[in-house]
Amino acid sequence: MNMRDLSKDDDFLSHLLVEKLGTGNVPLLVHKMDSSRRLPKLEADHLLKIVKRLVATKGPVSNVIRQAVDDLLVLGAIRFYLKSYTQKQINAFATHASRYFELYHPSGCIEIAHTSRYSHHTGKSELCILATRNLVPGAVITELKGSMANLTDEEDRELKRTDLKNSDIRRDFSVIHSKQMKKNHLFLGPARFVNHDCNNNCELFREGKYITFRVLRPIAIGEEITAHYGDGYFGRKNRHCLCETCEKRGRGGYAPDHTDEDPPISSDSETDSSQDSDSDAESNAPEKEQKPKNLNERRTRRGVYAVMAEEDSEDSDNEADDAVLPEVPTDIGASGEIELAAEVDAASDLTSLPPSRAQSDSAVAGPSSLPTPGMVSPAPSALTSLSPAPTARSASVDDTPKSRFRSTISTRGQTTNDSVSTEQLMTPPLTEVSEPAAPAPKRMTRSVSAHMLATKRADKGKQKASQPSTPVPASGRSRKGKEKEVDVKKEETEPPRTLRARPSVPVAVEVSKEPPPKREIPEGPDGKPLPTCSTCSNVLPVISVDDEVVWGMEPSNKKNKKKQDCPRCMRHFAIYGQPWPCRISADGPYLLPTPREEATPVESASRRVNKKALSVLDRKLAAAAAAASPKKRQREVEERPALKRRKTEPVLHVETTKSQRVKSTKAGLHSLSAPPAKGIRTYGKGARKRARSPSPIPSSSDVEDEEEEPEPEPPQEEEEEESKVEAKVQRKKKATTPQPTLSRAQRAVQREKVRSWLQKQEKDGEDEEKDERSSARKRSSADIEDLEDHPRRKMARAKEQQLPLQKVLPRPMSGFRGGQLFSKPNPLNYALHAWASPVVSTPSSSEDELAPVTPEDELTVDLPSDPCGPIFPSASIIDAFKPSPFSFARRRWGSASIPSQDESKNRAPRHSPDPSESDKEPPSSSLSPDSAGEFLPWYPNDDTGVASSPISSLPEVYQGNVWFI
Ligand SMILES: C[S@@+](CC[C@H](N)C(=O)[O-])C[C@H]1O[C@@H](n2cnc3c(N)ncnc32)[C@H](O)[C@@H]1O
Repeated sequence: MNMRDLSKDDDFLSHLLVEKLGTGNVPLLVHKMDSSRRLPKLEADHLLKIVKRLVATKGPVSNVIRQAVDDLLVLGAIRFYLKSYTQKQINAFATHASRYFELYHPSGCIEIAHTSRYSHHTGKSELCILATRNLVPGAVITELKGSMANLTDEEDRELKRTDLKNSDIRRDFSVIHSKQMKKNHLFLGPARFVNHDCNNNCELFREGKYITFRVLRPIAIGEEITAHYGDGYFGRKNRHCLCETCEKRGRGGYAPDHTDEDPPISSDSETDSSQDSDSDAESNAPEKEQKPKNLNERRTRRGVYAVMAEEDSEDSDNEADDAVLPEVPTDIGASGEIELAAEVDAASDLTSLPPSRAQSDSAVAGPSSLPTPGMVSPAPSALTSLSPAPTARSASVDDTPKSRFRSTISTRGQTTNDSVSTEQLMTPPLTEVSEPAAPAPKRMTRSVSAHMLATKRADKGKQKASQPSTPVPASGRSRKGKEKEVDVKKEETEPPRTLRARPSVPVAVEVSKEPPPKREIPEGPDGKPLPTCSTCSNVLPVISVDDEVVWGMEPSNKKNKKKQDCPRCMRHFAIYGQPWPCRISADGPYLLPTPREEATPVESASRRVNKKALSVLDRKLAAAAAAASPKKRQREVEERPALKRRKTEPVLHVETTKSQRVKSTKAGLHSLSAPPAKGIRTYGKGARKRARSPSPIPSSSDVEDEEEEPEPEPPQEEEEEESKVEAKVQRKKKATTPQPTLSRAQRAVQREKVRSWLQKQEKDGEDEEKDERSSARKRSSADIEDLEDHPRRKMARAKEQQLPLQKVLPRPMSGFRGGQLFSKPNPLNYALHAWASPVVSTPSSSEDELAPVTPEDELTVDLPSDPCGPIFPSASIIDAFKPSPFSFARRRWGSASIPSQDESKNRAPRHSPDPSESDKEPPSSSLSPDSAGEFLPWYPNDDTGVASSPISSLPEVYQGNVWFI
């Protein structure tokens, strides 16, 4: 994959799958590679639905993620984006999208959140990765992945330049250096949100084809995941580093003599060139000159993010060139190049083991074993014995003073609900001794970052309030202290552990039901309590963009003391429907929304809607219509139990085919059980006979009954009918009891009866189907009349009359309404809804309506000629211009195929919201067919991520169906 594509894709995907998800009006701003790039206009609701579906779907993670990617790919904006892409590029895009989706899977253990740690330096909140479970050393955070792209020398130089005001490329990125290739690679995706800490708790790690992260020491829920970028990333000896460790130690950006501006960046860069092997004078010179502050630019990067081991770089070369899988297989040293040699050698012991084996007996398995509250974090000794020297440097040697440290910076990860994490770390079920959670220390009352930001604003005359601009932690945190406690506990109580294999995904966390111990309310500098999040109890953060506070500084309204959640908890709840950090419901594995309501077009297309199903729907409609008569309703109330039975049982009839019935007959009459029910008018003659019967085949006695009963039954004898039905139910019950063995002659007689019964049934069924079709049609038109007074429908009708003159698109829907179609099974209703307020494609449409040109705009659709296909097989592109409800419904259920390229070319794009884009990317190349003119599925071709997509499960984007516009 090339750098341009990766940065473009990452800007696009991070906008959709990070910024737009569940944040409401609180921005979760991702720093873009190119902030001037146009971002897709897409309703956040669509994305949230996809993610919620991902959360709710059971099954192998890879399938769930693939489904989510497929769902994403059918969205119009995405298709527009991909229209000029080759298949290879689409694959890379889909793979990159899967990285982001993985973050949201309920089995995951991390999330993206805000951090204000660097706000005073960069003027805005940044992002970080937080643990949502307790993590143990050796665990591999498999869902924290990145995609890599080769950097050409020129691109590399460009990336280092800081004088490019409106350049395509900015300096915020992660770069991994390959020692062997002497080249840097751009590293984007969720992994790039991992911040640096001089005492990092994770390291970059190679697992198979991935670069991901391995936990170096116990990480508590809410704690930030950090890596080590190298010793010269933030200036010489990381003098500008703003990590928590530096804060604790009074180093880096927190050194007493530290100045933000001095020494000049160039001097750092010179010395730092040892870190960034490809640093050169070209990159340093412009840095010197850099004066105008560009907030889209990081002012902290000096080197590369990590250095790739030599032995792996060859692989990386190959794969980095491979657009399908941009990841570079490598063991990455967690620190800079200088330390790398030792680090890689030493690490080899560790990395040669699969992650699950990297655990000693005393260490619980990787992410899988994380985090159940019952687990005790392994002792550092275990970690030390596994970790190589340099890793151990960062992992286990905490040379900070033993006293509890309280961060003055309110990185959210550092402001975890300590009580929860402590509790979970400290209360293994297997232990005998259960120490109470350490009381939370009183928090800091003022944040340095808040102070600095506030000062900045004051300078600009914008300072609004004395409230700290950055929230302070709800409780202090001492990782060291915590570790110590855990270790002691482990020594005392930990039972012998058995080694277990590490499943690919972490197990679910049981959330402690005990309420966390009461904590002290943090106070501001003025001694007043600070506002805290009602879910996680952390101090509400202050989120700033471009030196402006955009959230968290609302004047505290004493009267209106309603509970307030922090943005993280709000976002979490929006996605999972659970309070942070739970991702799954306490009642069951996942929250399952009504599948029908949540169904996407992909799913609906795969659902079989055939003649039979529609006739069932028609029958249900008939039933509903009949039930609407007052007399019926009265009866319904009186005879509720009977109706209840009727409601469920007839379905069996639908499922049974003639051949099945015959088979059953052959299987032996002794298995014949209940008679076909009669007398249920609402289901029609044939249906009535079968409705009560779990088996369509009547028992011998039923057949006799059948003959005795007059056929058809007069409608006025309804009451009689009902009592007959009751009697039949009784008989059915009897029939299910074993029948006495019959003689051969008796069986022959019965067979004959059954045969004639079947024939009769068939005939009845056909008649009935005809009748019902015509009556359903009548009903449907009656329905329309009934709805006439509905304003929306009125409008729809009015518009429909003009339709031949204009091209009309279906009304954008916030989700698939197939569920309604199923539960209120009237295709007309559905179609009416969809066409209710059609978007007329005139130039006066709003920007959102000016939908991007989606591939199907250039499509003509082949008409399937298979007469045995779906009931509405002949979907035609003309439907799009003649939007009759039936056409739409037909189109909805039909399948469309890919147009020939010639046809595509002949069609002019409908809209072009971005003229430059359309200039550059002619629509004719949309969807990048392969040489054979077919469309290939995207193949992430990785083993832990998303499996290859079979051609049958192609997302609709490849098939040209149009459900979201
Ligand atoms: C790879 S990105 C990490 C994610 C980043 N926070 C974001 O929001 O995109 C690296 C950038 O994060 C910030 N950063 C991470 N760790 C830092 C540290 N220890 N000190 C100062 N800035 C840091 C710097 O702005 C740096 O350029």
